[in-house]
Amino acid sequence: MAARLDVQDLAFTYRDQPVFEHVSFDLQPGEVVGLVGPNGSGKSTLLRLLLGVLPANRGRILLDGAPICHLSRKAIARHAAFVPQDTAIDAAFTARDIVAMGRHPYLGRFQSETPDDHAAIAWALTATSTQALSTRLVRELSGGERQRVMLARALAQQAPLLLLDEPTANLDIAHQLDMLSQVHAVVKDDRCALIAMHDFNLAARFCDRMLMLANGRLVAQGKPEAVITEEHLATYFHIRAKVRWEPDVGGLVVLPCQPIAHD
Ligand SMILES: Nc1ncnc2c1ncn2[C@@H]1O[C@H](COP(=O)(O)OP(=O)(O)OP(=O)(O)O)[C@@H](O)[C@H]1O
Repeated sequence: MAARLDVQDLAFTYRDQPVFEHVSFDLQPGEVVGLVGPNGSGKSTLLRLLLGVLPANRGRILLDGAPICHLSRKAIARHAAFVPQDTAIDAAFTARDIVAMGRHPYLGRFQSETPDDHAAIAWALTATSTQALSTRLVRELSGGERQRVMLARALAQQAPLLLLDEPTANLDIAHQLDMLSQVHAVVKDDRCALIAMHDFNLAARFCDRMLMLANGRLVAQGKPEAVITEEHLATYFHIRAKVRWEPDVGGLVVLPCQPIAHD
C-alpha cells in the first residue's frame, strides 16, 4: 500500500451551509503537507471527508487509486490514520488501551493481539515517548500528554497516510517541535501526512508543501514561501504581517503586526 491521495473537485455542504467547493490536490509519498485557513474555513471538515466519515456532495477522493466511497471503514483505516483535535476521553482506558485501538483495522472481532500487534504498539509508544504513560488512565492525563498518546495510536495503525487535526494545539514548544519532528521522521519516503495547523512558523518549518483554505475554496497551494505570503495573510486572514525567509532557522518567520479592520 503506497501513500497516495488524490482529491478531485471536492465540494461539501452541511445541510444548507456550503463549506467549500472545487477543492483539488494530491499527496505523494514522502510529503508532509500543512493545511492552513481561518477558523471555520473547513479544515476539520476536509479531514473528515478524507477519512470517509462525511460523504462529499461532489468530486472524488482516491486512496492509493481506489475511490474512498468503495472502501469499507476497516479498509480506509488501513490506509489513513487520524489524530483528532479533540482528545477528551471519558471511559476508563489506559494509554496502552488507546494505542492498541490503532490495531483494530487488522484484527478480527474476537481475535487477540498478535506479536506483530505488540511490536507495532511498543514501537508507537517509543516513537512518541509515551511508554511511561502506558498504564495511566487517559482521562487523567494532561491535554498535551493525551495528544501524544493519540499520535501513538495513529502510528500503531501503520497506515501510509497520516491526517492530523491541530496536533500541536495543547503542546508546549518543546513537545510541538518533538511531535512535528516525529511526524516528519515516520513519513520518510513511503508515507505522507496532512496536518491542519494554525501556527504559520511551525507549518512553514516542517511542511514540504502547504494548502490554504479560505472563502470556500483552496485559494493557494505550493511551497510554504508561495502560500504564506503577506498578501495571502492580508486577503484571507485579515492581518498585516511581515513574512521573512530566515535561512538560519531553515524556515519562514511570520510576525503578525495588526488586524485589518473589516468593512
Ligand atoms: N456538524 C456540523 N453541522 C453544521 N455545520 C458544521 C458542523 N461542523 C462544522 N460546521 C461548520 O462548518 C464550517 C467549517 O468548520 P470546520 O470545523 O471544518 O472548520 P475549521 O477550519 O476546522 O475551523 P477551526 O480552525 O476553528 O478548527 C464552520 O462554519 C462550522 O461552523
